[in-house]
Amino acid sequence: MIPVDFKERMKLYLGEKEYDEFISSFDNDERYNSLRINTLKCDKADLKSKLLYIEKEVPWEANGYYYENAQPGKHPYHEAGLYYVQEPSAMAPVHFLDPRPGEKILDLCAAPGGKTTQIASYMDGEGILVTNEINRDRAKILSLNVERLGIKNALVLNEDSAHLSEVFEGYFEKILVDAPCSGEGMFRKNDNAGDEWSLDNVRACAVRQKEILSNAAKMLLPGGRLVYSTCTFSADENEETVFDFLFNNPDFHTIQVAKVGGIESGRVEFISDEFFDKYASIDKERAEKCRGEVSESLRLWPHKLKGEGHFLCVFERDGSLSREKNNTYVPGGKNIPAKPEAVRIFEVFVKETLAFDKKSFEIKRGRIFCKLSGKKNLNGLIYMFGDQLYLCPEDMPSVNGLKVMRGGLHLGTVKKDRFEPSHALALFLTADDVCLNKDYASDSLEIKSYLNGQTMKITDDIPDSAYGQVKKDSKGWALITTDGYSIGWAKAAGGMLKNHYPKGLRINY
Ligand SMILES: C[S@@+](CC[C@H](N)C(=O)[O-])C[C@H]1O[C@@H](n2cnc3c(N)ncnc32)[C@H](O)[C@@H]1O
Repeated sequence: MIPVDFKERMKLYLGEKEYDEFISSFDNDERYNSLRINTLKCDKADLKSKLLYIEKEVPWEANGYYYENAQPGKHPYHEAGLYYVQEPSAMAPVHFLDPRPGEKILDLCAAPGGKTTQIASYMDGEGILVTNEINRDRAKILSLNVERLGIKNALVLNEDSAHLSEVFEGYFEKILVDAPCSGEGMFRKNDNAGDEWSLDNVRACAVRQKEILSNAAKMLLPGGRLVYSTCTFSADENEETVFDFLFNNPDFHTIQVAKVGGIESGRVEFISDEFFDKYASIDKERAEKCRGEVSESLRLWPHKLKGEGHFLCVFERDGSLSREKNNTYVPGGKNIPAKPEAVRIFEVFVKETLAFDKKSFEIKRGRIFCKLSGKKNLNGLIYMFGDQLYLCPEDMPSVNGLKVMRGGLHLGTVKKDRFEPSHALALFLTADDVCLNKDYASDSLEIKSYLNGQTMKITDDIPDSAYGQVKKDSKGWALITTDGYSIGWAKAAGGMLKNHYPKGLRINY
């Protein structure tokens, strides 16, 4: 049910004519499904040729595609992390954040991880992505999505923004605040989304958004970019929040960006007189200036483009980015390398299991330099958390004192004198990066059995492919792939593949 108060407010905002267009978009049956191809795990053209159901590109996301009559979430490619099913307008904020390899980026309100995984694909494994979620259960989902999509350079945290702003003051070049909001943009997609809506909640969200934004501002470097977004329509949480932020942070300004695919300007006229007068009574000139800048914010309307609706604003902090300073400063210090015994056990695993450039390989004082035979590398610092080994960029902030869900690429577990690789490592690697590999076609019964946790027999009648290398007498860790894309581990011995697909992820097809 769409709340009556919501409808009345929207009529006041939009006027009769546009309101009719807006509200009719709630009645029509057209719902927009889209997915985003994960370029960390596959070649876009190659995967596109296999996803016969995908249609037009999402105008503001080069890797986003609309689809109909398909259930991509229920296909082995989903478990292999080849794409993320994401609502089309939700892909817009990252387009305007413009993430690049090598940057230090914060995604402050990140679960379940649509935008984090989008940012990561543009960073291409280079730089540091701190991704945070305040709610622990949701942070776990975020962490699983980071794992599924084969991301190696993310520090996944479960913190509140106030604590983060103390630790990471002036550290990031880019920050995304995809704020918790009243979710009016979900009303079309989900019939029950309106049940918890109230005007009081809209106002409470606006208060929380201002607090989160103010904490985010402290963490941005001068010259850095901050994108604020919501999936709601109320001006309280959008234009007025942007206005308040500009008024209270005079060292920030909005920037003009190209409006693609039917994206429109924010609606300055939605700012109520009562709201404006409160600020004008403090400083009229500044209030006028802020109101002018709000027009640079952006709206995605469900009656104007193919998406459920979003709001966003791109801010910059005055000044210019000083990369040198940023490169040397590591909040909380650096992580401590793992003990030599643990590193040695991992080294044995690498040499037995992975395919890499032996000439340039080096592992010394907890640092590894390992150019894999595919396009990726395992370069960085190896550190230990309990009995778990992780690989992180050399300058990833220390995990000490933070509630960490995942600190870089989880390599696996050190068990006495042997190493057990993690699921995250399997999803990061490609078939080219390992000595032993078994491929199952994505439409085969075998891949279903594997994802269901069953032990696999190595027989000649298992459909083989160019990637299949496991033989009856093979021994050791084998990367399981589906149509050539990594999906998990198995251990070969005695003509069998012992299943190491994680118990919690197993699927009963
Ligand atoms: C709109 S959702 C984020 C969606 C996510 N960016 C994505 O693309 O998948 C907002 C998230 O902010 C979280 N949140 C709520 N209060 C927060 C706070 N004070 N600090 C950080 N995150 C918060 C919510 O739990 C929720 O998961």
